[in-house]
Amino acid sequence: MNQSKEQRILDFVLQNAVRGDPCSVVDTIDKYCSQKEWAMNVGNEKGIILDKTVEEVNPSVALELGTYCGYSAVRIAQLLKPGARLLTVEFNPKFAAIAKQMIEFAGVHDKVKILEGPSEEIIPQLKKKYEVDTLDFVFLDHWKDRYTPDTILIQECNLLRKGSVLLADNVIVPGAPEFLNYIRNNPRFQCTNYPSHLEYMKVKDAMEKAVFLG
Ligand SMILES: Nc1ncc2ncn(CCCCCNC(=O)c3cc(-c4ccc(F)cc4)cc(O)c3O)c2n1
Ligand SMILES: [Mg+2]
Repeated sequence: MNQSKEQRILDFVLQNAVRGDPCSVVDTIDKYCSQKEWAMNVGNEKGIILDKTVEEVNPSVALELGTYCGYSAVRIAQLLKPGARLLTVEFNPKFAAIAKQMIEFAGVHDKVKILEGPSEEIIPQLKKKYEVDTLDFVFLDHWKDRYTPDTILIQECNLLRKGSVLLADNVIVPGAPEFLNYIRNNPRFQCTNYPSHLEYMKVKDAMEKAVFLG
């Protein structure tokens, strides 16, 4: 049966990256997706913005919505301090299986837990089932029309604390106009826009950071 693009990306990593070296996994995915097949990883330009935000926050508990092949999960996990953890949500079982292998190959599996299912189901389970008190960092990279309802749901589930940081990918392309409107007009968030480019393309994109003020 013919392979999926995501399986081809994983195979390229397994054959060309260094096992246990997260940087080599990230660089190898970027090499494949810039030279052979475009894929919706956050990429290196926006990835640097992600890295800087994670380093600034230095989260003990981080949540990612939209795992895909695990590219940003590997980027985030390699920056986490000992004992810190990343929970990453993916509802497509095929993508979750690819990401699991990608994360294990990179050697960051002891810091990452993949939660399979839709964000709207998983978020309300975080406190009781996944023993989360509050989230220090949230990376939104899933359905763009879920950014707003899930940000509201995260607040309703009392998962944010003063200083929690949300970082949203793709606020220009594909775009999340409703989210930008919601978050920038919400007095409980302090927002910053980071202009960048769509992964592996010259197209303009941006990330939006929102700090919860409590
Ligand atoms: N509710 C829920 N819960 C959990 C979930 N897990 C996965 N999903 C579904 C997420 C489906 C993928 C989301 N990501 C994107 O759509 C995306 C697209 C582009 C892009 C595409 C074509 C272009 F021409 C230009 C840009 C670029 C990006 O960087 C993107 O991140 C979930 N949903
Ligand atoms: Mg994205």
